[in-house]
Amino acid sequence: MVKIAPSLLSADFASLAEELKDIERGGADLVHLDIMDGHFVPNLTFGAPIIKALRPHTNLTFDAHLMVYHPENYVKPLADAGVNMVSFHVEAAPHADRIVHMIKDAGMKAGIVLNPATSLSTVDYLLEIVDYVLLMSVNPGFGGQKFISYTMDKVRSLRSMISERHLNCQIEIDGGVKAENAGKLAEAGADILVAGSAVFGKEDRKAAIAALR
Ligand SMILES: O=C(CO)[C@H](O)[C@H](O)COP(=O)(O)O
Ligand SMILES: [Fe+2]
Repeated sequence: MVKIAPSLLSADFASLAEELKDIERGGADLVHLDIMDGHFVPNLTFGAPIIKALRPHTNLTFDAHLMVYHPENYVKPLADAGVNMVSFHVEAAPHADRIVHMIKDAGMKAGIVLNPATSLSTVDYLLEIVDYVLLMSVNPGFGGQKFISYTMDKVRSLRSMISERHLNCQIEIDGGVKAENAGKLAEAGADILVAGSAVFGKEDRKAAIAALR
């Protein structure tokens, strides 16, 4: 069963608790939280204090996507804020193995993220230890961008790598996911579909989530 993870990046930042309740009622499986530091990506969003304040307002799984340098500094604050899954960019982390273990030791699921043009070979060894790989299908930093078409093949290739080695690693895809490409992405092997503008950009979030599903 493919999971739908609306990204809070496209929500109304003045009403985040209400927006969370709306997607929970609408049938979302997780909520995707884009944490940007204004350095790794040219944009700035929110961090652990805001996430902690939102935690009592929903039972949804909190899926944090770190677009930051020094992701290791964010692990404990995010665990304390009630985050369930944390992923960080391989491009931002020379000591990725250590950070994966830090995340797991803090009681969360650990994921590694690849920019669209980053080769799958960079996570070859990490596949043995991560719970999921997040493939970016847009260049990170902003919502509402167009899906980069070659990442469809990347999902397929990663699915083969995982199956051949009988690993238990999920694939999450993020950026430009719409009802029009969701089916193809699931067929290619994605387990979790992140969708920001395709959910929060619509008046009726329940219908938007149903269309993706
Ligand atoms: O990580 C992200 C951007 O860096 C977001 O999760 C992603 O862009 C979601 O937005 P949309 O579905 O509108 O493309
Ligand atoms: Fe994201």
